[in-house]
Amino acid sequence: MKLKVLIADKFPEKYIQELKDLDLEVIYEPKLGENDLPKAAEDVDILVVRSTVVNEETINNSKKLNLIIRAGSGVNNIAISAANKKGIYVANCPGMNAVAVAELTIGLMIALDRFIPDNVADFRNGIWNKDKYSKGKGLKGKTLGIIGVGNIGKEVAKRALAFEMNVYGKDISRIEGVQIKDFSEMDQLLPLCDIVTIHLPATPQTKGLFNKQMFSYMKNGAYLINTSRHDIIVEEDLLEAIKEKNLRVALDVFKGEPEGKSGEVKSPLQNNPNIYVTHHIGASTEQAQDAVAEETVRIIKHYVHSGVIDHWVNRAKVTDAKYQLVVKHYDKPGVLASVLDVIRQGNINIEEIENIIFEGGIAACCTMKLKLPATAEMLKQISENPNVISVSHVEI
Ligand SMILES: NC(=O)C1=CN([C@@H]2O[C@H](COP(=O)(O)OP(=O)(O)OC[C@H]3O[C@@H](n4cnc5c(N)ncnc54)[C@H](O)[C@@H]3O)[C@@H](O)[C@H]2O)C=CC1
Ligand SMILES: O=C(O)C(=O)COP(=O)(O)O
Repeated sequence: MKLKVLIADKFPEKYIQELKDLDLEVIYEPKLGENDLPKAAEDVDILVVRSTVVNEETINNSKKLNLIIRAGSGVNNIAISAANKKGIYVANCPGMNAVAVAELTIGLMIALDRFIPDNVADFRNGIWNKDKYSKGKGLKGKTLGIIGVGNIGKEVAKRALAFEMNVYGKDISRIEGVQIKDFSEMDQLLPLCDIVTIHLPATPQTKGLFNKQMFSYMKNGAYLINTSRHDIIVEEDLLEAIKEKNLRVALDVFKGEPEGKSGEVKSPLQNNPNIYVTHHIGASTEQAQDAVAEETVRIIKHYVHSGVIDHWVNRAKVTDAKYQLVVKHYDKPGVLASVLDVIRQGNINIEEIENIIFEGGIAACCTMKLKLPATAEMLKQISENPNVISVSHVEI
């Protein structure tokens, strides 16, 4: 039976055809929303989404779902904890839309500095106002703080350096691959910045990070750009900070973003002249959508042909494994079963296991990560198997 793939978001035609060519049953329903998915994904094997929400009900209701691919970067629209409980893989396409978001970020930076959207709006309303709009500060030599220097943050850094800006960054990991000054504390970094741009994932640690306190560190009149996720900013505190500090703000994401691709929108940010909002278009260039789709097809192809999940995001980062047992053995039926039987008798849980065959198919190596140590007696029993070549056991 063919594997069934549901694509529940906009996806370029060319790549849908590539999936069909893989002999998969492909259902393309780009208009499905969060509430349609529990039914629509009930008997699919692979679900592909962009920002469409895959909630707990969709996951719990699914009968065969094995892989969810976020055709994009942020996976916060997927109920990962529910997927973990059912052993459903979640993967994304890291870096594939980074340039597009970086380009929008630079665009927003210039838009803020030169009041481009207001220029256009006035012109459309028959108003000429060269005087009012001739107050750009210029970007050269200004200090930019990049919060979250991952795939997107790095692309922003490269472009800002080409603009001859001072570029500083803040990340939980060491910043590598771009030559920018790495700050560990926000209260040290934010007061220096003329412009702050946020490129963090939405996680419990980043939720509400930009609150009253963070805004208190920012310079009067600074620009703030957020193209990541709305939850990182406390919008009420932002509105206050705009009043108090005359911050100017550009957002590609905001609270209450409509689920559909078109329709009405209502937000308290709407009538604030210091705020520009774009329509969550960071990833929506032709180039980025093609790159993301190509990567999605590649992930599916690799999974179908080898069972390997690339960019698997819900693999346990740490397990309870404390010991490693490596058994080299002749690759014959029953050898591994006998080794596993010894471990079972010792009531030890194997957290991870991998068996790799040497060229020629005569010998193999099985690496097991164990929760508890194997006893000397167990190791002796395993070694005594004539088909076992060697045994090593270490604490990890
Ligand atoms: N507006 C749009 O259309 C798009 C928005 N995004 C958003 O941008 C976010 C970032 O995207 P990428 O750069 O592709 O992700 P990434 O995973 O490459 O980079 C995120 C960086 O944030 C850092 N980070 C995570 N938690 C942190 C914390 N608590 N404090 C400091 N640093 C932390 C990570 O170490 C990493 O370097 C995505 O998670 C997504 O929410 C992504 C693509 C398109
Ligand atoms: O990749 C991401 O994280 C994005 O936010 C892009 O969203 P989209 O695929 O355009 O709905």
